[in-house]
Amino acid sequence: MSKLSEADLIINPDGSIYHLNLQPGDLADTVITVGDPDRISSVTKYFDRIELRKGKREFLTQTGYIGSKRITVISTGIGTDNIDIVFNELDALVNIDFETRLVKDQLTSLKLIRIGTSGAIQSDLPLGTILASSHGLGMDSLMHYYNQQSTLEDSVILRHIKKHFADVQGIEPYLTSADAGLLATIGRGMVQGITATAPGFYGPQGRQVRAANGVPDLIGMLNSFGHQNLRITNLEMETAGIYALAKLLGHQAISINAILASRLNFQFSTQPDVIVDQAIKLVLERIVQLPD
Ligand SMILES: O=P(O)(O)O[C@H]1O[C@H](CO)[C@@H](O)[C@H]1O
Ligand SMILES: O=c1cc[nH]c(=O)[nH]1
Repeated sequence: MSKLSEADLIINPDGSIYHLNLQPGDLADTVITVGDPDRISSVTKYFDRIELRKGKREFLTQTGYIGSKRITVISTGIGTDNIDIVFNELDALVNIDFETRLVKDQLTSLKLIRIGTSGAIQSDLPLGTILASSHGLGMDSLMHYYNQQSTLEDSVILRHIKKHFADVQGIEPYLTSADAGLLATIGRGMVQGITATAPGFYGPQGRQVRAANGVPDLIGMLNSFGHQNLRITNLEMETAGIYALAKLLGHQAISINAILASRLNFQFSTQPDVIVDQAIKLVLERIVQLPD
């Protein structure tokens, strides 16, 4: 591949990548992503040592250690448009030589672990459930701008979903599975299901405040899908982009969802911090057990 131009790969004068403001050595191979910048310290308060704090805009980063395990925690902000920025820049930090602007011969595969919040769309998933996304179903358009190569298994599931969504105009979904190794380790014993990633919080998740919904019964359409033992369990705003870009770039990804909303019961948690803290502790316990 030829040298990446200064307009394609933007490196700041201090040698850091454009939005994340990180230099290549700043990143650990295990990266936790959180939507909310304030959630970073909720994770790193469990670290033994923090070696680095950097950031720009909503993209804040801390890298540190639990025992000898080096972990980076980074905030993505909300939405798959931000995931596009974060994941391309994380990949560039490990897989592009910033001096030569060439892709490295030896590629690094990062372990990327989202700890996020989400709303359940199945009645048997109460508030406080910690759910691992077996697949990310993109209701947004991010992956229509990339050449995604789906596995045969994912293509079959997607075909069934598209058939189920046939009556709805304007949604062209994409689907990617979680990294199997991380699903079996970080997601071990957790409720698992297909996570639908919406391009918004209100109308795109079937909420109605004042603006009228254009897709009638979006939740009903999602939660009535079934194929073999698979069902769509929850709604949030990043997982599908994370899974698809991670796979495209050769990284391993898992999304863990703290269920704060029960859409069928019209409930929202009164103690979101407690639920998120449970998810954080569980994920950290399992990260330290992962082989390097
Ligand atoms: O809590 P985070 O990780 O931001 O995740 C969820 O919460 C935000 C919406 O409130 C969206 O980003 C959604 O994906
Ligand atoms: O219902 C919810 C809760 C958290 N985050 C979302 O995107 N949706």
